[in-house]
Amino acid sequence: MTPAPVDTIGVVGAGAVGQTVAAALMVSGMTGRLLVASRLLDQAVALAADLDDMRETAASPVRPEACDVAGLVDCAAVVVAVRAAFTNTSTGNVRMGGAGSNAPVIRTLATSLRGYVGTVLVVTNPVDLMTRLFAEASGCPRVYGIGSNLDSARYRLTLARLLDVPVDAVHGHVIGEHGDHAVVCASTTTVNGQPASVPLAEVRSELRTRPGRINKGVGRTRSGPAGAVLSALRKALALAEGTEELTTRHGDDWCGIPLRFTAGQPVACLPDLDADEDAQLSAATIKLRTAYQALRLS
Ligand SMILES: NC(=O)c1ccc[n+]([C@@H]2O[C@H](COP(=O)([O-])OP(=O)(O)OC[C@H]3O[C@@H](n4cnc5c(N)ncnc54)[C@H](O)[C@@H]3O)[C@@H](O)[C@H]2O)c1
Repeated sequence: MTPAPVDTIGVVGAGAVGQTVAAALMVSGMTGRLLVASRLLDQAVALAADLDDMRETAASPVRPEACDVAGLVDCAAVVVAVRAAFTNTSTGNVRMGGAGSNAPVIRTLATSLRGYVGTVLVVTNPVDLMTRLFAEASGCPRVYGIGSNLDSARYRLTLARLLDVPVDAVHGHVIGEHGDHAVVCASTTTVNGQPASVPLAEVRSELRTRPGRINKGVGRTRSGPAGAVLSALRKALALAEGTEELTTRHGDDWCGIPLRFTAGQPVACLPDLDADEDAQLSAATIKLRTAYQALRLS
């Protein structure tokens, strides 16, 4: 049997997203070993047992194991998909509703993983804030947030449907906040290599309402985020080259920016923005900076 390209990948959080990421990794052929950790060791043990069943039923070569967070230090990458127990009553800025509850969990995890040199992909919302918090509290050098790449995938799907073209004909990015201040880079979007006429109101409406519809129908968004995690892992672990819109440091701020990965190394490649998009990106970064400063003082 050909060895997997990556020795070990870790997932923290055994909930909807963590389970889906783990199941996708089991069949991806990307890693030889999959470590799972969660709030309680029992949860991680249960998930590892379920994944072990999948190993047998799907003839997967991946070996799942439960561990505590300290056991993740030798992983090539760690996916952080934790969520504190809280009731989100926000109707606008929904993802921001988790900031106060999730921040202490992220701080604790980051402290436990200080000195870790692999790739960390943060999924926990509000992801732009939680990614920055994890990076600054841990000092880890390669911390990225998942969200703008999922928004960009949803944008391409939506535009393809609205313009009645194949999705792979559409190229365009969503950057800024993974949230209400997402910036649709319409001015540089192309269809079949030609500038596209983007019905922005419809696109924005779909990006705003789609996660809520998924949540309402199946409880939690999980498959889309899991796909976005796997796509980012492939680029960050040098298994594929290409661009992912990820939360990263951008000047003095952190927000979703396209990163071009070559041999696992990212280079920011912000598209040209028109005046409106530039103003929207500034508004997004100011919003995130203000919210982050408030979080740090809390
Ligand atoms: N960035 C994105 O694109 C995106 C998409 C979907 C969901 N999310 C976010 O991902 C997070 C996880 O979502 P979910 O639906 O899987 O939540 P969930 O409630 O189903 O699962 C959360 C898991 O985290 C675990 N956990 C809680 N505290 C922990 C701790 N201290 N240490 C380790 N594990 C801990 C829980 O036990 C649970 O297994 C949420 O913040 C959600 O908003 C982000």
